[in-house]
Amino acid sequence: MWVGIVSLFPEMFEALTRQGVTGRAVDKGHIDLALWNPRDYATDRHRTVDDRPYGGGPGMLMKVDTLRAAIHAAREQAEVATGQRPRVIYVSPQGRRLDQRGARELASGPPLVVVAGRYEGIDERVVEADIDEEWSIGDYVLSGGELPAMVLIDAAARLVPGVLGHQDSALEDSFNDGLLDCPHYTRPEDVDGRRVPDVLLSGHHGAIRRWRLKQSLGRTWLRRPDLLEGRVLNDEQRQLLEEFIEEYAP
Ligand SMILES: CN(C)c1cccc(CNc2ccc(C(N)=O)cn2)c1
Repeated sequence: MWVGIVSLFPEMFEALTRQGVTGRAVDKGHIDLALWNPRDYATDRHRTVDDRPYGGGPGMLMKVDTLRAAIHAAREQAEVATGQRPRVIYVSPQGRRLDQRGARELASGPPLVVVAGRYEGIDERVVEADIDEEWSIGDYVLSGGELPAMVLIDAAARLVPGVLGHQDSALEDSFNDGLLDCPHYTRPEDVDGRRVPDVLLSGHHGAIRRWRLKQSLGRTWLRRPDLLEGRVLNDEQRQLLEEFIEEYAP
């Protein structure tokens, strides 16, 4: 997956390029991350990258010419590197809400250029002329688009084949089949008197699979019933959920 990033704080993205799953994926070439800084396109002595809003009001906007130069450079490189026209994404509170389905769409599509806004955002004409899609990671305002950009890139990158150790873990991830995750346990068997559920020590893989599915269904029913709306459960799932409800609320 090829991702270009337009940001005034490129060093923040070392959290992706030098750490963990995404860091390894970059090293192995499963993901290409390239950074473009609008400040590199400033021609004035002070290397200005912000500008005052027409109509007054608090705060600044990103300066149009330096931002556009960086977006165009990133888009150009995406086409050179992949032969495909990239999807230019702007992360903002006004965007489409990111969820696992959206992450799958981003992971399986064309190369991405992600624009991280600072200040109060960007000129609407840049959105119209250069941005293909606006995305949001949630209904809250952050001091910049870098963290949302990293969230979006991480969510998509881990779905790229080969990025996760055992591919099935991405497929089994909660939200992958639209359910919340089941509880997990590791050594020791006893933590302050709290024990590991016997079924997980039994070695009966069928029983373990059913227990995990039951827990996922039950947790989803308890914590996020909205995720079950409009979802058709198969016979096994319906029976397991009924058992869970019976045990939970007899
Ligand atoms: C209107 N405004 C303040 C603004 C406009 C654009 C970008 C930014 C940068 N901050 C961001 C970005 C995204 C998100 C998100 N929820 O995805 C939260 N904060 C702020």
